[in-house]
Amino acid sequence: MYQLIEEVPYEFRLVGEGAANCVFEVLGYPPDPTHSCLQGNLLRVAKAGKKSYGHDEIQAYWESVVRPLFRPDDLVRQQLVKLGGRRIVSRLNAVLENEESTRRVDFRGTRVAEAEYGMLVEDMRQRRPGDLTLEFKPKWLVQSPTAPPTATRCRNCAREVLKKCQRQPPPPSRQQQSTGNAEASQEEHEGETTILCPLNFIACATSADSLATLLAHLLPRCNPPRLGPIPRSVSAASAPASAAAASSSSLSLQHDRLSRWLQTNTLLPRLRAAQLTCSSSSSPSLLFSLPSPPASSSSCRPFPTALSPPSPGRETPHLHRPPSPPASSPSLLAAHAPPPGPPARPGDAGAFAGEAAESLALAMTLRDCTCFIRIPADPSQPVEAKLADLDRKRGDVKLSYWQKTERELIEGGFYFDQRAVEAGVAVDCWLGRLKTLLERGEDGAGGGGGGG
Ligand SMILES: O=P(O)(O)O[C@@H]1[C@@H](OP(=O)(O)O)[C@H](OP(=O)(O)O)[C@H](O)[C@H](OP(=O)(O)O)[C@H]1OP(=O)(O)O
Ligand SMILES: Nc1ncnc2c1ncn2[C@@H]1O[C@H](COP(=O)(O)OP(=O)(O)OP(=O)(O)O)[C@@H](O)[C@H]1O
Repeated sequence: MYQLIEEVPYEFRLVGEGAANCVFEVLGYPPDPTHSCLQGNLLRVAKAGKKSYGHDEIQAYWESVVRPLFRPDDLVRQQLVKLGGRRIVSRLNAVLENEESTRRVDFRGTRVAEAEYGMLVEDMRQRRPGDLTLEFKPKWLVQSPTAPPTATRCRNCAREVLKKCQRQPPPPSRQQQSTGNAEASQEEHEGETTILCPLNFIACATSADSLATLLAHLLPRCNPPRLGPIPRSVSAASAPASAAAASSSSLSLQHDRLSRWLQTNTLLPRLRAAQLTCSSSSSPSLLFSLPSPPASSSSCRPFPTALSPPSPGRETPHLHRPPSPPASSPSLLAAHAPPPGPPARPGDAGAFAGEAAESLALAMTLRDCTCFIRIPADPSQPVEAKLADLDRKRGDVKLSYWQKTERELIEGGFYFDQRAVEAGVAVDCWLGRLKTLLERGEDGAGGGGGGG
């Protein structure tokens, strides 16, 4: 295992950061084989004061639980690195201090933890000038198994509207390179209020409308930036739109390749399948078997009953009593199966342990990863698309946050249209349309229902 050495004059540059980690480029090391593993990799280190697992545990989990769910080329390569002492961490923190003014406002002041290990992660930025790169969080590619059966919004669209309700005043702008999830970043970069429904990543396999929606959201966020107008349709995406003929046609070809990738990739359907597996296990039962926090913890007013949709789903499902799934949805039926053992109780020493807890923790991991796409300027080179940030989550720490969020979504009516209308947010959720595509077996994602 490589160890960073205090005496080496590394030059660290901040590449990006999230809530839990900072990512640095490492330069300035001697060009000898001792340091060869730094080439093509970035240094990812944990932030101080977080209740996350250490990188050694995260790596062990990734190797034993996450990696078997995917093909080797689906995942950003990662390996442990020894940080080699306080001085290295101090140098990293000096970089953060220097960058303070460019950091996301809510990240300012956070520092790298004094930890034994960090990680070397495969660098997914441009390899060469002209490479098209993109990152987004796919988030929930299936409906929440505990959403009301008659929901008209997917988990992510519901959550985004809730977040907008909670943001008073509007959130600070993000650091340019730390893009977060597609819908939040798109809004913050462009001042728009449209939410990108992640179900588009599945629907676009067969729906030209869905593909056009995705491209309109993703292309403005590519590096280098797109040339010409946002394509309105799939065919328009392949037409060069700029006078800068050479670079424009190259970029146009890259846009075509991105479209093709979005339509044909197996990576996101595989992620969705893994999410479905977790959803259909007993994790939802665990999510709802523990008592609710007090109602006052909700930051949004309750959804008025008069606006609730007619049908069995009208009654707001109680968190201790999961709603009945629709008869047409076998995987949702499975999702609501009783837990294998006695329900956990708060305060139980083993309240967050066992199969259901593991399944819920994996569900959390699979819903908070990042997808990187790199489309080389050289058309003979392959498109690379990989998932990163598949970190083990502290399910015990996060359970109450997840419960609270789901409760707010359900009890606040966020799984239905009206809340978005009230919040003035444009939501083009694909929940209903994807269900139709899945029922027709046109999605290419293996059907199986439960995906909304
Ligand atoms: O709850 P969510 O859906 O907002 O997701 C959180 C993320 O927000 P975002 O993707 O921007 O919406 C959030 O990302 P940001 O802070 O927005 O960069 C974290 O990834 C957080 O996980 P953790 O606390 O670092 O373990 C994420 O929390 P978990 O959902 O994984 O608990
Ligand atoms: N392998 C990579 N290649 C290129 N850039 C990367 C890579 N890994 C991370 N980054 C950049 O660093 C940022 C933060 O990284 P990362 O997602 O690991 O942080 P995090 O704290 O785990 O995120 P989150 O808040 O989602 O938990 C990313 O958004 C991205 O811009």
